[in-house]
Amino acid sequence: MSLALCKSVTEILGLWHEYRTLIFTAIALAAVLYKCLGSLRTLLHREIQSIGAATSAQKLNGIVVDSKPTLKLADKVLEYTEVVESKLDAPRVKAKVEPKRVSGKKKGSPIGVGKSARRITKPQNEKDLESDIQICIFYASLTGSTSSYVEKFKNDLFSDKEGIYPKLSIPTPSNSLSGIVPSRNILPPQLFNLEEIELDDYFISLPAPSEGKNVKYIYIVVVPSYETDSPVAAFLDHLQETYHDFRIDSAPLSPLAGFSVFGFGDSSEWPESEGKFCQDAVQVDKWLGKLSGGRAGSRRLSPLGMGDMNPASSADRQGTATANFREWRIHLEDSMQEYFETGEMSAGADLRGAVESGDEDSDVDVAENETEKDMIDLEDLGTMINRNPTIKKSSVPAKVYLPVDFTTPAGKIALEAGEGQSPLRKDMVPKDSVTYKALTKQGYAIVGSHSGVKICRWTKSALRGRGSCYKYSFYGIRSHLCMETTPSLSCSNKCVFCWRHGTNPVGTTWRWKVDPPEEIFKGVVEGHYRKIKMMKGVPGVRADRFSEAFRIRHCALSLVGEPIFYPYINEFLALLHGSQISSFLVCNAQHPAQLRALGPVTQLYVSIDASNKESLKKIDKPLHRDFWERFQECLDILREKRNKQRTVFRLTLVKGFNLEDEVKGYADLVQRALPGFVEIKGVTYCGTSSAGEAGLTMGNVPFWEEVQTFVEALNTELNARGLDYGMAAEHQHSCCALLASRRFHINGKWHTLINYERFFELLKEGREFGPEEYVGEPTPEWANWGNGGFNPEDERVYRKGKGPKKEIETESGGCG
Ligand SMILES: Cc1cc2nc3c(=O)[nH]c(=O)nc-3n(C[C@H](O)[C@H](O)[C@H](O)COP(=O)(O)O)c2cc1C
Ligand code: SF4
Repeated sequence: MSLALCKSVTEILGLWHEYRTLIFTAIALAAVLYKCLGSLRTLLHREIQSIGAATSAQKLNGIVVDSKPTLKLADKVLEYTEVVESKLDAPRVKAKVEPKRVSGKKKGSPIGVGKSARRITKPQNEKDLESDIQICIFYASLTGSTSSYVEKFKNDLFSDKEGIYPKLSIPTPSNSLSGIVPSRNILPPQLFNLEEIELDDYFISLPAPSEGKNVKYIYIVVVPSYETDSPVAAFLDHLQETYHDFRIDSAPLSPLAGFSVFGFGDSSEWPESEGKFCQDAVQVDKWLGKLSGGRAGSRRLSPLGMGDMNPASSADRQGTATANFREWRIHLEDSMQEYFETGEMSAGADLRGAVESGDEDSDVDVAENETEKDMIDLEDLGTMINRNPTIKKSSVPAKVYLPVDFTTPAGKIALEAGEGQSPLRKDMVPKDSVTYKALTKQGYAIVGSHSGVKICRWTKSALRGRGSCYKYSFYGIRSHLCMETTPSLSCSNKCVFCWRHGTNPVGTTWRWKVDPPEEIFKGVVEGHYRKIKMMKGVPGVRADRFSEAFRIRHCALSLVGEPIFYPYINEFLALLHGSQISSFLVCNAQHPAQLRALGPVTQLYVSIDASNKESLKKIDKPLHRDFWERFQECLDILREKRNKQRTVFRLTLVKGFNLEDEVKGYADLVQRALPGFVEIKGVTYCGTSSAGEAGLTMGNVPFWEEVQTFVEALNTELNARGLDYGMAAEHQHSCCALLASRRFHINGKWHTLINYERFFELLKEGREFGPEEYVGEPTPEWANWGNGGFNPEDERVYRKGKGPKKEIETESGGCG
């Protein structure tokens, strides 16, 4: 038995040894065959998918869009045409696990898949483009108007005719279908009634997408305002509590791709001047800003929009609101498009959160913010130093003057190289120079080799509905429509109170390359708009003013430097006027030849920094040895021009330098030039080293009462001499007053405003004309002497916790 067993084992072993190679080969073959079958199956699957996709794909504006995918990628489908009142059913990161009230037809929709998801080809080398995008629209409505807007909005967003999806214009690389370029989905927008969702699920942290999906959210919140209790109040409480809850991350909404808020309200009964118009939307915008990053960089995609249901503002009640809504929507879609294309928020991201609310109420807080600091005007810096004695002078950059060339003769330098433009001429502000760095750090955009543009703090203030500069009160210039620029960054003075901090080049003659006026014009306009665009994420910026700001109406040629120094200033002015942009040109009374040759400007200023030679030398530190003669010649030229254009003296009062005992001296100068207007403002202390050297301290800044006394004294002196001037207007806010010739006192009222349209018409007529021909409406009563000069329509900002009595004073004067 055992022998037989041994025999059969030996036989089996023999068989194994004989066939083992065959067996191994068969096993290996089977394995290879199995693998091949698997690959073939995958291949076939892909082929079917691509056929399906190709048949359903539509090309809209260069974007490949899956309109009706034949192969569903998910078993759950979201109907985007209905108002979705469902919650996202995926597990959340931090949300309380509580049942939610759900109404409506819920079909379930894991984020990241949906039958209507649109596919957008992904631009290469961009970050943050791996994720899909989900737009969530939150709203509340008591009487139904908000809900009707948002429902239409949601459907429009996705529609081919009006929506943002078809508008996307990302270049479609030819290889997008081959799978080489990955794609992302823009998911159908979802609409949520704030009353019907669990707020924790969306506003303590973001909904978690379904497994394996990466989703970026855009939150759009549209709410009415109710002075009484309303669902929005509960929502606001929630946002506020979340922010203050120490257990929750202080910026739980920072993973948002972005947010934007629109409010409906009625300004007839809840006026803006009382801070009531759209008050709830303002608060929602503020808290979302904080929760999404605050100072570190909130995710605001576009400025807060406000729709006015005021029946008086339009024939039909909703006319204005609809226009407001459309305007806001355009900016929002613009920003979303930018985000979709680049995966990033626009250049404005740097500024986002610069002045997060709460902080927004205090300019001092603004100054504390590093990001905003670079954007603050030098004028502001003066004010901040003025207001805050703890800011040391040493924080101000040291002066960096370029060498002065006294030998090169002045003259009109040809633009074409070889035609007088010496190849040896250098850039006035070379890109690698200290001057360039200093100016760009201060917020200037340097255009070409010698021009600059920046937006002033008043433009920013007006964008936020907080008042324009004194030029609005005196001349009707709305600050958010105003561009501040200069075609010459160089100047021939080194004034002690100059807020340029000595960073601009100085010289007595033009010795640099000359850029053509067309290039400068194009460059400064583009630079201005770029800077306006950067304001879109700043809290409080109003959508309507933001839109308007993209049509410059006024140009203040009064930034750093001396504009009439530029050899082609007249050509540059013609370009401004040709684009219906008014010109306010300020010169320093040191270039009589250029002043004489100057063509028409809307308003021509001469800076009068002192009333006598000694004072002028001490204050302006002019480079010209014959500065006093030049100054006086300029006054004579101004007198000649007074019947051809509006001429203005700009007096800057410096206590201890040019204020006391100089009334008679100033009256002499007025008598000599007979300007149409005399603007008088208190100096702003800017703390430069040159100011320090001249012994200028904050004690030299006059109080408003001192400015008032001076204005009255000068007015009395002028009238005593038989000169027909009067006290026309004031802007206490910037410590500025206006004396005007009685040529502008018509029918018992001051008419200091300008009819800009008429000015352009007169220019077109091509004949000589006088300033009386483009006089505007009467000066508003609130701006008249003694009435303060604050536009009642603007929001008044008070220092935090100090109440209405301690109004924040901003820098005096603004430009010029
Ligand atoms: C009792 C009441 C209080 C209101 N309070 C404000 C308010 O404080 N600020 C504002 O701008 N509008 C206010 N409004 C106007 C509403 O916000 C406006 O009519 C809005 O369009 C209503 O939106 P809804 O129809 O979606 O509820 C108020 C309206 C009512 C009836
Ligand atoms: S301060 Fe000057 S630049 Fe600024 S808005 Fe007023 S006029 Fe324009």
